[in-house]
Amino acid sequence: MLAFAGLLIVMFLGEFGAGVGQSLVGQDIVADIRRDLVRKIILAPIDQLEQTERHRLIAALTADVGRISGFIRGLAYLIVASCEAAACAIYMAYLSWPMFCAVALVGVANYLGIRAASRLAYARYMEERQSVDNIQKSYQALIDGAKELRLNRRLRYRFFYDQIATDIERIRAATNSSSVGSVLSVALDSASFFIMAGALIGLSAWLDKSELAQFILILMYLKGPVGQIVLSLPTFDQSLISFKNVAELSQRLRQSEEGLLGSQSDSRTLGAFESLECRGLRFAFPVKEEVAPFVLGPIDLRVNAGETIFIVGENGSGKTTLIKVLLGIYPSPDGQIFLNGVCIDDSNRDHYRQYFSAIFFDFHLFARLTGVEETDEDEVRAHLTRLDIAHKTSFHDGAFSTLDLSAGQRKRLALIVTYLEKRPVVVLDEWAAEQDPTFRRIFYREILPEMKRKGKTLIVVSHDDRYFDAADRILKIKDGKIVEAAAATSA
Ligand SMILES: Nc1ncnc2c1ncn2[C@@H]1O[C@H](COP(=O)(O)OP(=O)(O)OP(=O)(O)O)[C@@H](O)[C@H]1O
Repeated sequence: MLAFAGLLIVMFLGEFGAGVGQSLVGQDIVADIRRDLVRKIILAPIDQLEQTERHRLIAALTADVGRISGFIRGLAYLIVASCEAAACAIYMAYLSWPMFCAVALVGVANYLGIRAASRLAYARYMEERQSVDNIQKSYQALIDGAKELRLNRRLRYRFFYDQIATDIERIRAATNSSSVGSVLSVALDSASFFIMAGALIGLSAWLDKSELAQFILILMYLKGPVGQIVLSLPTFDQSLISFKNVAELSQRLRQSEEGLLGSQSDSRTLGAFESLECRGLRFAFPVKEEVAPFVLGPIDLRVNAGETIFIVGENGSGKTTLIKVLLGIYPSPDGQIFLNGVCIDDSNRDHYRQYFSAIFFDFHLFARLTGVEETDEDEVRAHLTRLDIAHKTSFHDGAFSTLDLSAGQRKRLALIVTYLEKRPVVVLDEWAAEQDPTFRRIFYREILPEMKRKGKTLIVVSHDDRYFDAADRILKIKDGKIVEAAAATSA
């Protein structure tokens, strides 16, 4: 009785310990996978990130990590079940070698049947996973395109019935057919136990009755752990696909810029900004579907501290690409960039970036000003008033009260962020495009000159030809090359 009670306690504690342990270790592993993937995305070169479809990244971060987490949650029980099954097998072999051989024969046949059924299911899991990528893309369109869908009846109808409903149907069909494979495995497994028990009972005339009774008892006990192993096969296969997917994505984003998460200091280690120069700068987008890629450059350019430079040119001429290359966002262009005469390479590129504040055309506004070292709330309020948005949003505890503003007002908020970043070079990509005529005039006639007076170097992408005289120099871009560099008065 004492031994039984002792074993009971060991069993209880063992199971409890395994559960708690697997939860702690498992969640550590999942957190590591999440952190690693996010880290890779932060460190990945922007051009590579732009080539990786957004919906694939989101699906990996959500669906794949979720599946891996589900598998890890069941891993301890799977290991316990495997140990139980192995122990039972050893005990059966010890009890009766001939009976063990008979059971093992059926077990091997059962295993081969289950393997074949799992293989069937595996192909369907792959299809299902691909459909998850597709539906993620449709979900994005569903949310981002809500206005267009409301407006256009045909678009709405087709989007729902032809696109989203098709994606949903694909997932349903793939899941259904994969579950046929896993249900077949479970059924084969159950049947095999009864075949084993039946075969042993059939042979009972030649077997020792007490050994046979014990054997069948163990066999019935074994059904539990083996059933658990078979039931976890689909989760195992699905998480294997997810693991491969995450690994493939990690491989794609492998050329990471190491050291980007090493420090939060934005101190400018190359001295006070004096000049920026590029020689023979050239950047080409990767070839896609046999369409010739856009090539920027070669660009030779010098920007001196305190200058206001306008970059102008037709749509698609390469203005945004030029500023992304100049700012070191596309990290490995051909040619050279110098800041204060120091050549920029992999070792100092992130120090170099700390000289710039930029508002891109497709900028993202973070609600909290965590990118700014110190914020003076009074200063922010003064800027809000100056840019005529103090009645729309306020600033408390390092965050704006709301970002639900018009496009032009959001750009004014982004401008405030660049004021607060206090960096020497400010780059504005079509900032005034959403501003009303009054504010556009204020921007070119008051804000830019004010920034210049404060010593900022300004690089401004603009289509507003009536204000080109606000620049010291105008660079005209055509087909990725500077075709004209004129003083503003002659533009
Ligand atoms: N991520 C990308 N991958 C491949 N090609 C790209 C990518 N981004 C831009 N391009 C191509 O580069 C060219 C220049 O684009 P860019 O955005 O620099 O033009 P732009 O002069 O800023 O145009 P706009 O005035 O319309 O803003 C375009 O022809 C575009 O097709």
